[in-house]
Amino acid sequence: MSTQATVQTPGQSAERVEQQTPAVGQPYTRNSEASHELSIRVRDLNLWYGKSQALSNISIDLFQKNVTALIGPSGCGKSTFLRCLNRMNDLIPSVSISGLVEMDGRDVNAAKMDEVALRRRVGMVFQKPNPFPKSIYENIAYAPRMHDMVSRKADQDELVEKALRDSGLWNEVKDKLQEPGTSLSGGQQQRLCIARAIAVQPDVILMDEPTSALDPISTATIEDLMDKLKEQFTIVTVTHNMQQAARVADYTAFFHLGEVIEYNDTKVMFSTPAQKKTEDYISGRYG
Ligand SMILES: Nc1ncnc2c1ncn2[C@@H]1O[C@H](COP(=O)(O)OP(=O)(O)OP(=O)(O)O)[C@@H](O)[C@H]1O
Repeated sequence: MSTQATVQTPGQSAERVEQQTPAVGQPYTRNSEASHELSIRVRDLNLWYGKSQALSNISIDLFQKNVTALIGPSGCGKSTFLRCLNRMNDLIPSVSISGLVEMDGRDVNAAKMDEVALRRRVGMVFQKPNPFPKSIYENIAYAPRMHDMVSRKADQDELVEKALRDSGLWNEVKDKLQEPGTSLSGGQQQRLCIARAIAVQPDVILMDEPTSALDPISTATIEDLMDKLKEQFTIVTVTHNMQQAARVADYTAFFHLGEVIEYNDTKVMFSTPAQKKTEDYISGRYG
């Protein structure tokens, strides 16, 4: 068997992807007319928690200014993979990693990579909204100040307003910026966390089941927001909700037992999945 990485790269349209759908184990080739630029390049990525392997030989390209959804049954490695993109797994002592995660041509796991700078460029929003125990204003202003992005109060005010406007929260909070972030509703808190993530002007926002703790209306608001934010940011999101993946994601990667089984244009994956395992999963035969 070949030891070369199988690079999975989705096409751009149903017709093209159908034509290009390769045999199992063969790489997807990218539509040459595609306008999307590469954001993150992953090659032969393996991850172990102690002796237990959680990710196996993952080689995919993630594209700028798109939403990519990671789907798959519980425990298949979606969150682990997401955390590889900004080195959050470094915080877990038992973790060892091999392979390459490259952003703009730079190896994110290189010893000289500044993790703080990396996490500024690759922000993260978690399942449960986790505002700082500070005011709404400070939740946004803190990180840009720490990164020396703003010093003058007027610039800080402007940045806070922009982040809150871009996260669709400004009108709801503009008269109570000094109130605690935790005084907001769950859906508002999650938008505050998104505002906090975008305030440092990242390139990529990682979202780990960002709506699973929210009611349907707040979920719809966040999904609309993701659609707007992808004009400015690359979004990679984990979701258990297949309808959500179908609604928000341009591309979807289906994980199973630590491997990427299929990575495709979302519409293609949900209409004509290339792999039987994908079909079984999205049709609810297991999960
Ligand atoms: N901190 C950890 N230490 C040891 N094993 C872990 C740790 N985190 C995850 N794992 C294991 O790695 C595998 C992948 O877990 P991961 O959380 O990435 O899956 P997931 O697809 O995101 O699951 P879910 O959808 O349930 O959140 C699982 O077997 C899990 O038990």
